Amino acid sequence: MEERGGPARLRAGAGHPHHRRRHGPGGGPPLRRAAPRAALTGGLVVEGLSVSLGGRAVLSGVTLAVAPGEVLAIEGPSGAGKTTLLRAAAGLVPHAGTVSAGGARPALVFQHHALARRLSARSNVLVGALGRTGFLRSALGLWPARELALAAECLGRVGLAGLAERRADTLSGGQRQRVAIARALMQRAPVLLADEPVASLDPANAEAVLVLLRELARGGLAVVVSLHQPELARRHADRRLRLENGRVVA
Ligand SMILES: Nc1ncnc2c1ncn2[C@@H]1O[C@H](COP(=O)(O)OP(=O)(O)OP(=O)(O)O)[C@@H](O)[C@H]1O
Repeated sequence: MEERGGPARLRAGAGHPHHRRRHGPGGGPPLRRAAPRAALTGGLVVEGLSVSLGGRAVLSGVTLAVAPGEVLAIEGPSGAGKTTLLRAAAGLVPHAGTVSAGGARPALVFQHHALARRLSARSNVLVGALGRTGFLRSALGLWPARELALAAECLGRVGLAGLAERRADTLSGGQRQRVAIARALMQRAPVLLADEPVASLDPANAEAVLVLLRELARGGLAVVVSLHQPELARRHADRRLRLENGRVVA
């Protein structure tokens, strides 16, 4: 089951097996035109993604494509598989099926932002560069100047340029979520996945974070965001996809 999926495939940045496959979303039109476009310019193509956890099928044959510049909302009831879909697409969960993001690993913003509480906003953002700099250099604080500059730029893009030195545990919920988004941007991935990024925010902050995600998409990222609130999805997403029991139903 795992020969076409899983973290190893993504890490290796192997070719794009979806080129070999012919069916489109929901068995619809072929993906042959959409897939190479996404692969070349940084969009996301997921085909036939299936995940089993604890011996149970949690995702079954999920297929979707998101172009650069676009926001796709994933909706569905609790337990539908939204988190699992995003984690699998980010290469964090073993899966069958294919995930292509132009040879890169999509960046994931976790539901509860998963920041290091005692570290500054900037240090948290720099964690996004770990894949490039290695753990030892980062543990010693030996960040290359270009990474420090990029961290400042990412904090600026999420509107937190003035809070770089603030410890994460002194930031508001909305500010923490922005730091988490900046950390994802730091990965320089062409695809941004956000798992319920507004679940713990008040309406005004939720609105602001979704506006930010849309702006980032308009800047060239392909964005996938899972949302519980259909009305937020209607207003902030270009397209919506509904999951139920691990399957795409609409
Ligand atoms: N490690 C695990 N082992 C077994 N089952 C799991 C595991 N993680 C998740 N599941 C199950 O997989 C299903 C999908 O979970 P997932 O968290 O992806 O749903 P979700 O749509 O994100 O839900 P929510 O909206 O409540 O966050 C659920 O039935 C859940 O119980």
